[in-house]
Amino acid sequence: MILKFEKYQGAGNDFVIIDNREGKFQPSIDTVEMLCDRNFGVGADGLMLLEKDEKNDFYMRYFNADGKESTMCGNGGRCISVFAKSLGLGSPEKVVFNSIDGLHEAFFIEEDGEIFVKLKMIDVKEIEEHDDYYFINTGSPHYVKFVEDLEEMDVFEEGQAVRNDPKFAPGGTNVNFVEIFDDEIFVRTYERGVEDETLACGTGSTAAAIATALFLESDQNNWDIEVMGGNLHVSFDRRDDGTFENVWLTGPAEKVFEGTINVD
Ligand SMILES: N[C@@H](CCC[C@H](N)C(=O)O)C(=O)O
Repeated sequence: MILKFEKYQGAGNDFVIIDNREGKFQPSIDTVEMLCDRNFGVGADGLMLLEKDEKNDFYMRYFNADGKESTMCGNGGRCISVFAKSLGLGSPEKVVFNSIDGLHEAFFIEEDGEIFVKLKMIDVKEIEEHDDYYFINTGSPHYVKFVEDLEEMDVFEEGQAVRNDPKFAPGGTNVNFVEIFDDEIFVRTYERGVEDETLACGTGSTAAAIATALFLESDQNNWDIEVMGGNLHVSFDRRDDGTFENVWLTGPAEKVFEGTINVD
């Protein structure tokens, strides 16, 4: 089968996206793995299928580069929103889509010819505070640890050890290391399912911003975040019961190229 695809990136987190509104493409693990392979395929951190949703503009299905369908991807959600806009879905200002963790709204902001997407994330209610790390579900599970000298850290080595720690089995976890600089943070993420450090992680940066507010016992609810592939922004409101609502992830999202590829 000849498959049409588009390739997008959001702060360097990159994705293959396919319009699957007709539901004809039901990929095997091997096919997803091949499409995401940087040598034998298109190359990406993940694959997304834009599918039909009865009540909303579309449904987002997300697969990691290891071929397995997974939980929410924040940067993927921002990228697929721009792809949906290019298909004429939603309104010029926004799209509303459903995904594994529920409904999301995405607003488009144009600045100097660049598109930024402000994506509403789920309310964050699952927050564990441990002695030296936080474990937070922002649509995907995230371990967050505060460190110094993050630039010099071996994120692959240390992230892989935490990701495979039996205490996070069987699902495993994404692993974020965070360094605080005054009112902004620097985040590096080892992603489960990619099994490597990625240049950015949206759900991870969201977890990192929330963990930072908790760690510093700060009222700051707007965080600029530096990641390896650029910059993201996270804002939220804190409820009295310690959970978080109105959680928004903002950052760039752009189409890089399109093409066709032969798949089984
Ligand atoms: N890159 C993502 C997270 C993708 C999902 C993750 N690898 C998992 O399986 O939990 C993001 O931007 O949120």
